[in-house]
Amino acid sequence: MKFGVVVFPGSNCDDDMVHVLGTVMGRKVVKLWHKNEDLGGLTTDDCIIVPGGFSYGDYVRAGAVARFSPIMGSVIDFANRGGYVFGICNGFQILCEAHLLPGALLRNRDQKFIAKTVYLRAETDNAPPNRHLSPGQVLRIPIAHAEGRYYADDETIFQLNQNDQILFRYCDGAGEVNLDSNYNGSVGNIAGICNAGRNVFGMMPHPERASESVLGNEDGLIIFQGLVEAVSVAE
Ligand SMILES: NC(=O)CC[C@H](N)C(=O)O
Repeated sequence: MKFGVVVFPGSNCDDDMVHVLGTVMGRKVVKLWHKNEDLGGLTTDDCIIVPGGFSYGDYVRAGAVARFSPIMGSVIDFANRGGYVFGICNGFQILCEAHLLPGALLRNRDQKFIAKTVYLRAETDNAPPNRHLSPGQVLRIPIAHAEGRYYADDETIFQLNQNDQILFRYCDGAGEVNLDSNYNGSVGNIAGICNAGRNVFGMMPHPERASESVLGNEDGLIIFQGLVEAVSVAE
């Protein structure tokens, strides 16, 4: 089992992902350059990470250009064949632009870039990143984005709720989902979702920035442990 981390011009969390999966968790990791269609020998028993950053400088809209990079055709095909794909921050934006996940990430309600550690409430345990979490469990994870306001139309939000596709919501320290904890104005405080097939995941917060004791926060590691376990079981 191995992980592939996609690298676009402007990605800036690719090395953090390689560090967490490779050095902290001892997994095999390969980088996948966006200009290649080749997935570096990954099979659908493996997992592709689309990391955070500013692919193509966020020109047009975050993720709108990266979505057309040659590698994305292969990532879409990989996901359609059931492979696990996990997009974090800019990766989540790219997966929405590629229609692997429903909805879109709009500019934050206050039109400002927000960088802070926030609280997230796990909404389900029925998805690999949430496997080691109980619904209602609260994590502290950093956010750093200007275009993180999750939006989808009412019917899509209804379906996401109905099918248990909401992975995380922004909340306060007590796990209350309210307006004060809706930092970027996302519909329903949504911070992370999965697709209907439960093999494509996206979240705006950065668990890879909270996965080592030296950082003073290992809450993110719980998310990767669930993912690693799910991928190992798929072998
Ligand atoms: N941290 C990131 O991945 C950057 C997020 C993104 N491109 C934005 O500002 O919206």
